[in-house]
Amino acid sequence: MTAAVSGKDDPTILILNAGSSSIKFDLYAGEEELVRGQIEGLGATPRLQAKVLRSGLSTDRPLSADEAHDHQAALAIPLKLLEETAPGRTVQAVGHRVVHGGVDYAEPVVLDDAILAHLKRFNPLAPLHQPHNLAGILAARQAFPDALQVACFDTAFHRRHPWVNDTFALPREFYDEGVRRYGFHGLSYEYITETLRERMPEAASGRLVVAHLGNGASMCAIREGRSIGSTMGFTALDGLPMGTRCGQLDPGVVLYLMTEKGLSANDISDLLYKRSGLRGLSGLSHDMRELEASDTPEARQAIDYFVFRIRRELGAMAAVVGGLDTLVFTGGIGENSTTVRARVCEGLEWLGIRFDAGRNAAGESLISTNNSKVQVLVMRTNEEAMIRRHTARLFGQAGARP
Ligand SMILES: Nc1ncnc2c1ncn2[C@@H]1O[C@H](COP(=O)(O)OP(=O)(O)O)[C@@H](O)[C@H]1O
Ligand SMILES: CC(=O)OP(=O)(O)O
Ligand SMILES: [Mg+2]
Repeated sequence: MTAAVSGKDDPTILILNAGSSSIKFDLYAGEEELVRGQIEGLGATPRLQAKVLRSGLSTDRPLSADEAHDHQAALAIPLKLLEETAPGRTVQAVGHRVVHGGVDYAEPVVLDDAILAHLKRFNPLAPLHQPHNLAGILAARQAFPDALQVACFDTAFHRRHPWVNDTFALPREFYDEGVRRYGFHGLSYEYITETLRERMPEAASGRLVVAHLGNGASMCAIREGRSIGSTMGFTALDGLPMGTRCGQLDPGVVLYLMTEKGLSANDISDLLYKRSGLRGLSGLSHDMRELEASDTPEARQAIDYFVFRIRRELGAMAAVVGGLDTLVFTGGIGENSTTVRARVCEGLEWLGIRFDAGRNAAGESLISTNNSKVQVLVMRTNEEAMIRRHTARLFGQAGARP
């Protein structure tokens, strides 16, 4: 791609967000979004959706197994699509979501070889994400060798949370070597917090719990815009059950699997990351849409467990933040499933929640009653917009590139 159109103030920025079941991508000129797209259903039935915003042209089609048999193959699709839809545009910076930043990264960074090598060490701690995030960086470097490459971390938003939420009760040397409760989905929580600060400042400064319910799912207790508690831990396995991940588990189960069942570390990793959660409980699917459409008792029980754990963690997060003023639902399930939202919120008057079933069913953004003590909101998260803001800032600091 050649012929730069934009300068330092409105750089052309590509965003890549590789999630566990999706790759989301976005092309921006300054704050203007030019192309937005995603490949969802990776590992099951992949589908490409993309839109060129100025012309309104859009694509929505299933992808063949050949085109998107894994994240690596699928990465070529947005890069090719951008060549076709935005010819002549020089990508000046690429912002990447990187799920694990360990102890060292509390802020986004401009990538170099040493940082990349460091980040690779976290692959075993986020096997469904980190290798794909790093593959995206390598692919983008090859496609846009002159562009600034920026990593934005899911863990960064939580790095200043209190020590009690940062530690496990293990001998101290483990904490010192980085065995800590990191927390994830930080870009989503940061976006929600910033959006509230702009639109509803009282909610942003009050006692806030955000439930990010997607293929990966977690909850975060936020006070004064700062994470003070999270359901996820050392890895993105802990806390709520997810599409294919188990969520909170007694570590005794892992010992049992090793000693009594003879499972290897790889077998256990495969079981806990890929065959558990909604998929494992339902025996049907990791996808909430399919479970809601099914009438098997197993599908129903999978949803029962998902809802039960969210309600349990809501109580815990409200205790961490010292009560509750605002609850936000976000992520693919939080934004779209009226059933899950209703089942989480019903019967929570003791917590100050008066749920408005009509508003919820109508897809409104406020789903509590006007006299509810706790405001319950549905908000669309936008990790890509957050990555763009960070990347544009670092690009500005680094100076405009050709
Ligand atoms: N209309 C809907 N009703 C219920 N669940 C939905 C709906 N749309 C999307 N979802 C669920 O959202 C989840 C994917 O969330 P998303 O945040 O996009 O995933 P990722 O974590 O890969 O970024 C899937 O379980 C999907 O079934
Ligand atoms: C951290 C995590 O679980 O991310 P995702 O929801 O995108 O899978
Ligand atoms: Mg996600």
